[in-house]
Amino acid sequence: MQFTDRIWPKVKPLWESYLAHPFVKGMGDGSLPIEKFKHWLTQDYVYLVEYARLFAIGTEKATSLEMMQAYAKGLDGVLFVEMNLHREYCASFGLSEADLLATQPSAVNLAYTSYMLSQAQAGGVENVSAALLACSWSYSYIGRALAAIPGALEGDKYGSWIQMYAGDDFTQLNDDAMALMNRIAEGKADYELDQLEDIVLKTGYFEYLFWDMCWNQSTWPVGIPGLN
Ligand SMILES: Cc1ncc(CO)c(N)n1
Repeated sequence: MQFTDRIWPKVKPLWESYLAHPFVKGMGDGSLPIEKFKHWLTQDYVYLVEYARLFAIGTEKATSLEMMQAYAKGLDGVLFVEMNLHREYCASFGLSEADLLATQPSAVNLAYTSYMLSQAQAGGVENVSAALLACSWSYSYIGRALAAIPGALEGDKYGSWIQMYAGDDFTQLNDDAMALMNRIAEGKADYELDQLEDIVLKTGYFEYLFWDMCWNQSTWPVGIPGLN
């Protein structure tokens, strides 16, 4: 059985929980307040800088040229396809790239990227691919689910977001990430697969926390006036 089929019964309810989250629902019906979306946009930009590093780590740890090419392609996709969407949205809000890069990562954002990077550094390519899988898989799932809502793709606020994550380029990026994970996991013992599943599920839980953090527009909710 392929790794992604083995874990599917565990990730499906998790992916579905994002679709039920008010942030994601609000993008689907266009009702999401723009201030909350801006919080996602700025937090996600600095998230993607760290996420891109995973592909760079994978490129370095690759055990074949083909694998090296697959990670390098993913790195290019994040830096130049996905981040272009953010840059375009920002321009439409009058925000510059410098504004985006000046964003301080929230507690959840920093915890999430730190966890992914430490798992990727601590193991071989199997850890790298497990750590990056939930991101592309869940966004692809969300993009395609929202695209099926009548009128959502044409929405003037979030239509281009949905077009990007439901589109061919991102679908390919995710298909490649899933195929690579499956190839790497082939022939591994159950206890190793369980460890990899744990990484995918934990990053999946962080995905939920990330949507929640954006919905609440929270940064560091530690009770000090001026921080939230
Ligand atoms: C938090 C987060 N997860 C996944 C993706 C998709 O790459 C993204 N842009 N942001």
